Amino acid sequence: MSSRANKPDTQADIELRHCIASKPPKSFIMKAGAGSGKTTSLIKGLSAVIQIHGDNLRRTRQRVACITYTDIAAGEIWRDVGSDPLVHVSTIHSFMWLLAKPFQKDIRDWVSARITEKIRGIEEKQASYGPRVQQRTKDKDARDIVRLRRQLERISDVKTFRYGTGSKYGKGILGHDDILKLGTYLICERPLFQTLLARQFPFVFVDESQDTTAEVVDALKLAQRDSGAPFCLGFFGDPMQRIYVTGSGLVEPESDWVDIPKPENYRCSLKVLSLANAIRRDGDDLVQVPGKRLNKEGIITSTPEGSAHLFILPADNSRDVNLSLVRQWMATNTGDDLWCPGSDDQNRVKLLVIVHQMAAKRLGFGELYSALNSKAPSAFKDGFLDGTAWPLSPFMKFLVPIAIANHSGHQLEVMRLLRTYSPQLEDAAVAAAKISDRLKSLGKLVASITAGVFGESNTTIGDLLRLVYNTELLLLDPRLTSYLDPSAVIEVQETPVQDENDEDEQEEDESEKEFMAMQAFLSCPANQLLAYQNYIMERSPFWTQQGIKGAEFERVLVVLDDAESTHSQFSYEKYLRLKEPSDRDIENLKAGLETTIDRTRRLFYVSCTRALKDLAVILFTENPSRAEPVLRQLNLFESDSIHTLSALQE
Ligand SMILES: Nc1ncnc2c1ncn2[C@@H]1O[C@H](COP(=O)(O)OP(=O)(O)OP(=O)(O)O)[C@@H](O)[C@H]1O
Repeated sequence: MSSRANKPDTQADIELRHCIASKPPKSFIMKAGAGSGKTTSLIKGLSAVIQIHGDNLRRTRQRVACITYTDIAAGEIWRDVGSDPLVHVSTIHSFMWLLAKPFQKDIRDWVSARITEKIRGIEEKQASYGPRVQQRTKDKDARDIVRLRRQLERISDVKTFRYGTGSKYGKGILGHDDILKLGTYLICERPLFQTLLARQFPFVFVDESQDTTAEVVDALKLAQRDSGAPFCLGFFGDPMQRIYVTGSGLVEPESDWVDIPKPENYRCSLKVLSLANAIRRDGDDLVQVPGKRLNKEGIITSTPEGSAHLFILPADNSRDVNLSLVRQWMATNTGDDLWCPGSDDQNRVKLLVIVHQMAAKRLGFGELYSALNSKAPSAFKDGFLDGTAWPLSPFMKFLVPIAIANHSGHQLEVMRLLRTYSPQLEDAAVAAAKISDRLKSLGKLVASITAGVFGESNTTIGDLLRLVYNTELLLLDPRLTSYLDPSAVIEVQETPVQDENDEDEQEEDESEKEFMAMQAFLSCPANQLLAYQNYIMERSPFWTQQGIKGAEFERVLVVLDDAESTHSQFSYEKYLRLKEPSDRDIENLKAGLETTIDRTRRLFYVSCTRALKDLAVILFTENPSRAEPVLRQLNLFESDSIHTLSALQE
């Protein structure tokens, strides 16, 4: 078993084991801060289930389910429990599909109802078109209705429904969103389904519960209460680390559940932990204490002192120079030369930043940024920060990775991606064609994609998508295909690049915004995707959530820069009280809803708590001398750890 499972037991681990060993087992929540070892406890919990109930589970052909946020996390946890077949680790989508798959008749009924609901939605929209709705939006809606009606007619011909990357109802394929809707519907509306869930999986543990949707949390709670079979449900999460708007945040325990606290922090140095506690002070006031650390010989070692510095610097075109100066300063003052830039820079300092217009231009994806930010619907802006916006997702998961693999000659990885995502390599498709011809044509396709992504041809994003669509290399999201339909005339226009404050902006027709954004997106040079993906994987604070579990780094540099930012979700200046809250923030605050400030605090918390030892935060702001006293008053950073430009020039 892994090193995580072998960590010394904490009080929380002991309580968790009690819950699992109780007769019947007790459901629980474990709410704990960053670096508290939630994932470690989860793995220990899974091991405890195997140890205590393994024989019984094997006999009754039952398993324990562990739901994670990403496939990457699922893989890591699965390895951590020694790849034990009693444990089923997967994302919520795969889990829901595993349960729903045998209910083909219910799925068919649900899909028909879903298409009808979509048609009705568009019809209602058509009935209330205002004078500002443009003809092209009307045309697109009309086309969508025709397509949906056609799909509705074909439903009766579908033999079996399956789970794919994007929904294609007429072919019996359901995408991510539909799987979640279907799964929660079946749990809530079909009592038999609840019983089946509890009988197959008498233990279900949910990791990162703060980012699990409220609908899923409620459905699982309902099954736990009403299934009539013993069912132990456990949620592991931290509301302060919720970064997705759809996340449930804090999961409230039911009255007979156990609330397991876990106050330790095993990750951060003392100074970083003190900042983390200060950030939470005006959030939910959870306080962490340094956990007892043992060295290899099992002897208690002290938590490193570390450092947490704030640099308040001008938001001007000397940003890059000043960023280097901060790194030099950190190297000198922490005695750690790895703070200095070097050829292996990615391994030295973890730089976390929400990119803005100017930075995107410098990094080589300025047009892509404009397309999905300036005047774009807010779903695009938010999904741009972590690569999950629906226009981007085929590129993030398949097209860019396959181009990179092909470009670097990793043919095994090319094949793995094709097998995972392409309907062209599914059994039925392969049986219908001569395999050597199929592989040859796939090879050509992959070469064209690679040339496009690497800027070796004058390809646009639209060209790539149309290639994929016409050759059925990948199943695309229907929202995307409706822009690739040959009858959809996309005229290329200049996209306005000026910034705007979404919150204060007049309500504009969302479809029109989407249309404009898609138009600009499809005409972007395809090679900008490579630069963008690089940013997402290396510098985006969101990737720490999407990527490896418990991402942690020795040296972390967090850059706060609201300049030219087009998303209304986050504002460091508002969070740090350098800018007044908007009317919308005040309204939300009064209504007890979350504000930009709450969201920004959480993002700041997640970013800072990645640091194992030393942390530098740079705030680029218009007027550093006005900002300095405000920041000192906030008592987030220690007074002698707050610096201005003069410190760098000494
Ligand atoms: N009981 C323990 N004793 C010593 N070290 C531990 C213990 N539990 C966890 N750790 C270490 O603490 C660090 C954080 O653990 P883990 O990733 O499980 O925390 P987490 O709460 O899931 O983190 P986050 O929510 O911030 O991503 C890891 O380096 C892990 O090895």
